[in-house]
Amino acid sequence: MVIFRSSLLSNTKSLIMDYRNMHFLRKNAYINGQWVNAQSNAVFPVLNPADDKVIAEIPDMDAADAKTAIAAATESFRTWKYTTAKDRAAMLRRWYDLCVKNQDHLAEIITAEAGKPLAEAKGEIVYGSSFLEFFADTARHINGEVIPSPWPNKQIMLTRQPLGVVSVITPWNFPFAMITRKVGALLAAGCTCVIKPAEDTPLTALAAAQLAEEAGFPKGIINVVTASRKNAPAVGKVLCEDPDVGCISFTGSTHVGKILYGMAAKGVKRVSLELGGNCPFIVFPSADINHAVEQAMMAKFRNNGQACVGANRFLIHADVFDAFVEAFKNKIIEKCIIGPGYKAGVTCGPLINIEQATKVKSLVEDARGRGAKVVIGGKPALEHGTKFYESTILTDVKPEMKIYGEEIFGPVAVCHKFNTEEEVLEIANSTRTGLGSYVFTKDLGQAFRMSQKLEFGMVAINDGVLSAAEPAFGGIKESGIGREGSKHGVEEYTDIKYTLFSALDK
Ligand SMILES: NC(=O)c1ccc[n+]([C@@H]2O[C@H](COP(=O)([O-])OP(=O)(O)OC[C@H]3O[C@@H](n4cnc5c(N)ncnc54)[C@H](O)[C@@H]3O)[C@@H](O)[C@H]2O)c1
Ligand SMILES: O=CCCC(=O)O
Repeated sequence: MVIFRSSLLSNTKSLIMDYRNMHFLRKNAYINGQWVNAQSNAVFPVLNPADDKVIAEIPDMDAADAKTAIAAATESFRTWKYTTAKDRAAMLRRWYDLCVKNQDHLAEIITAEAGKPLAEAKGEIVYGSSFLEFFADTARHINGEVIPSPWPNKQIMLTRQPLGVVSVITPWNFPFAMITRKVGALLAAGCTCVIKPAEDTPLTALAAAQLAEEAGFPKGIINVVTASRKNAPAVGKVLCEDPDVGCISFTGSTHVGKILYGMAAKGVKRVSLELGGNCPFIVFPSADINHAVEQAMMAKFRNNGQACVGANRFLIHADVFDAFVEAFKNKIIEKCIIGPGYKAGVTCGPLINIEQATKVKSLVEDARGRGAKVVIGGKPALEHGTKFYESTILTDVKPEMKIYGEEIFGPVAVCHKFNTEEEVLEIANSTRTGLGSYVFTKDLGQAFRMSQKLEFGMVAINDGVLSAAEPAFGGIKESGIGREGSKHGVEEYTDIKYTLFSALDK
């Protein structure tokens, strides 16, 4: 029997629970308000990355199912776009309330399929739900403009129109928040959607859809098409190329983002792309080193290093390098407890799948083989299972090592030394990605210069966490197009319509 220790949320008792009793464990896809199988009846397994046990088998949908879902979203858009902002806001608010109320159940599903520790999974529900709350408020402020006209007896009006059906394609690392950040915004704007969640974590998306149904969203407004990695390209092609789709909103790797962008271009469709990062974490000598280390733990080990805004390159001034690395190592010894996410006290779960575990292992092996020094960790934690990896610090990393330029997406902190502000800017900016960046300094002038000169969509000064519903989240260069969160996150799903009222004196 597949087991799941649900009670460890409270860390007090150890009830053992069958996956079949997990709340909101839906095993069907969700199209036009119906819980359905694939038209082909194909299924694929969803595994717990901690132990490879099958949590559920769910529909392995293909292009035909994707078309059906788009048709449902298109039909529902006809009426949804005319609902009042007040009504949309109320529904979003109800969805938010239900997610918060059921956060423990939703967190169990995240831990089961994504592997992250229960406390962190719960944190994701709080974070992800905050987008629903924020966009419930924002829905009522999607204002237009009346602009002074250059002509007598004419009036210029700009209004915001919803884009229509949005294809939402999301990753596994934040299986709830990456959906609510998009879907909250697009629903507020008056759009409808077809969600294709990551094949590793579809159960969270289905649970969220069930709560949306309970919140009162009419059929067809939110649809969830589940598919294995094998079927993802076929489903993705329909979601990007169907003429009824108005926008493709994707979060995931830069590699896949470019493929989808190419397909979207054929139909001149709007895109919102939140792609990979290679975030620098810069520490100047004036920084409070203990504070920088505390924040480094968040920036590196959140979701065990599997975050797009995870610190990927630690750039530490030579004057404080040894002190920083020593304190970082000690903090890792104190805080990084490896194990399955449901176990009390665990802070670092498994990596999501064997591909990710193999990638991290080979990046570290390559670096070690070429002379990098392991300060702590440096190998798989096989005593816990095949996808666990030790929390690691590497120094003496050189540009010829693969790990130097790649997004690691795992619990490996690579620490480099620098000497001047100019040098660190050069190193930090020498990448084709530009998502998040972190700077630690007490020199206000330096903080401003770094904010201005770092070629990244987001700069955190003296902090290791950037994410919230209120700011505009997103990257430049190959890290993406568009912003999520904030009022700009809603504007992504609207077009500006210009209406000219003429002959007003007639
Ligand atoms: N910028 C951000 O906000 C952000 C947030 C989270 C993750 N990410 C990035 O995501 C990556 C990790 O996530 P991942 O491994 O799930 O990414 P991925 O690109 O492999 O997969 C993302 C989604 O795309 C789907 N997909 C894959 N190939 C497809 C195709 N040909 N057509 C249509 N869909 C396809 C997958 O099934 C999944 O749903 C990292 O690079 C990370 O930085 C970025
Ligand atoms: O993985 C990247 C997104 C995580 C976040 O929203 O902070």
